[in-house]
Amino acid sequence: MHVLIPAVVDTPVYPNQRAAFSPLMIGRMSWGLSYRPTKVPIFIIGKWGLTYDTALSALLPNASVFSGTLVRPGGPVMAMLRAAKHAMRALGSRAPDASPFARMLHARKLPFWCARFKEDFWLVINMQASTGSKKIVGVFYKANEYASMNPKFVGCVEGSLGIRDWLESQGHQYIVTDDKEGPNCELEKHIPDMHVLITTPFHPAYVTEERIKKAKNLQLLLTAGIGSDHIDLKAAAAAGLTVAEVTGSNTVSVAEDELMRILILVRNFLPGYHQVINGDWNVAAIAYRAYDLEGKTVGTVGAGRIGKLLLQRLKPFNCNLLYHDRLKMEPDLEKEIGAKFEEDLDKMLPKCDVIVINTPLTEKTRGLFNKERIGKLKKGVLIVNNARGAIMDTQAVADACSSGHIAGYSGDVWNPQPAPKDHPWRYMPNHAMTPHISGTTIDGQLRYAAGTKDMLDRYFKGQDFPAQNYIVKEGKLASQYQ
Ligand SMILES: NC(=O)C1=CN([C@@H]2O[C@H](COP(=O)(O)OP(=O)(O)OC[C@H]3O[C@@H](n4cnc5c(N)ncnc54)[C@H](O)[C@@H]3O)[C@@H](O)[C@H]2O)C=CC1
Repeated sequence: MHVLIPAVVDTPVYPNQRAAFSPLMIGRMSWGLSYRPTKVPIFIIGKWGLTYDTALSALLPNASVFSGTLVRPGGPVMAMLRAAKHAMRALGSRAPDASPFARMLHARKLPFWCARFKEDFWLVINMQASTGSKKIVGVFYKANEYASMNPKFVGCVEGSLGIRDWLESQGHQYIVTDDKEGPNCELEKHIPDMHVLITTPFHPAYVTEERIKKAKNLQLLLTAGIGSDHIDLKAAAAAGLTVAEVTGSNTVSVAEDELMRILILVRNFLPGYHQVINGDWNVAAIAYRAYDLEGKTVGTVGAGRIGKLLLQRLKPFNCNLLYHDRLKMEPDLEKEIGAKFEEDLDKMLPKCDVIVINTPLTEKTRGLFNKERIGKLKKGVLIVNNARGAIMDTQAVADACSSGHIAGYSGDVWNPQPAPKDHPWRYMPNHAMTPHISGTTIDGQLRYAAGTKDMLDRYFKGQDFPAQNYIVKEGKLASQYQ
């Protein structure tokens, strides 16, 4: 006697689904039979992931676990029954006549079914309305030997935002890679049939119009972090895609990092550090252009979430704080922060000893700091840019650093990313550049992983996302991208 327990796993919305399909539950059901089967083949439709399969095998030592994506998602009921029949035949058992069940299942009358069928066939199905199994692709940076060094390190390929088990337990397919460029890359293989693409600005999957055209099943583009300029937003809007990011997830991470970069530049810290590791000792070489931050004029271009927090963090340093934005802050907030609004960017910039960039990359901000604008800045200005590399004219920045017009440039954003070996910013003097790291602290990762999971959950349930997360919704771009 064989007992077959097929489980449909692409019905993600039922709250106690996890319990319903837990190994324990399945174990109880087979144990609860009037006879104790010597061999319990368990047939799982959909990919439940290795952990789950292993758990099942351990619980039912005599079981043969058939799993993997044996049926294409989308038609769970009939596909399951077909696959079940096939498995029964393969086991030498009589294939049950599934049609009465199929009719009942299609009628979708019961929220949950667990029934014995023709003595030797157990059917377990969650009858909640299903959104169907989705193919979700994640593009993240690879952590290699660092992956196992911190269990909270979820932002990498290996960590996969910590959502693999959750997604697979609901029958979704989750492909994760760092291989994102060129016609033969791993990402390209999945573009034609993926439903959701998750990527981070740290290792962005560039979503061009051409890729969007190829992505026939694509519905949702999620940025695990902030900044969705790696996506052709107009093409996404035209294709009816939703683009959303985890707004606010790494505001603190970036504002703190900017404060650090301001201090590193103002104090001329890096040459001193290099002296030490090179065995040198030359106080003068640092001191001739090291300053206090106190009393300096610091201006932020963009005072949204990050810009405002930076201004708040800067307040105790007793600087002269300026900000330029599309929008003026509420008077109370402005007063509390102690920053002055500058409507005209070109009037603010020449006043600044330190300029920090905090706008998104949009059509209006691309190349904003070109040769001409940089030429009008104070000689010896310091610039911090954690916003986006393409807001700067790359060569104009490199030239101004070489001439000393810009006395220091620091940031973590480049164009493109990863930055090629010959990117001029690697070689210009007076820079304090890093790879794109500021928003991907462990704390930031945990926040953007949780925010991504929340949006996926809402997507599966057909619910709206938090309004501030939308970059493209129903064919419309968020206002600052228009
Ligand atoms: N390096 C990193 O790890 C990270 C970088 N970022 C970058 O920082 C940017 C800002 O992030 P948030 O402050 O969270 O965004 P936000 O949306 O809260 O703030 C952006 C501000 O820029 C202003 N703005 C937009 N276009 C403008 C224009 N043309 N002229 C003047 N002001 C304009 C907006 O009015 C808004 O106040 C992101 O878009 C992203 O590019 C964000 C997070 C992490």
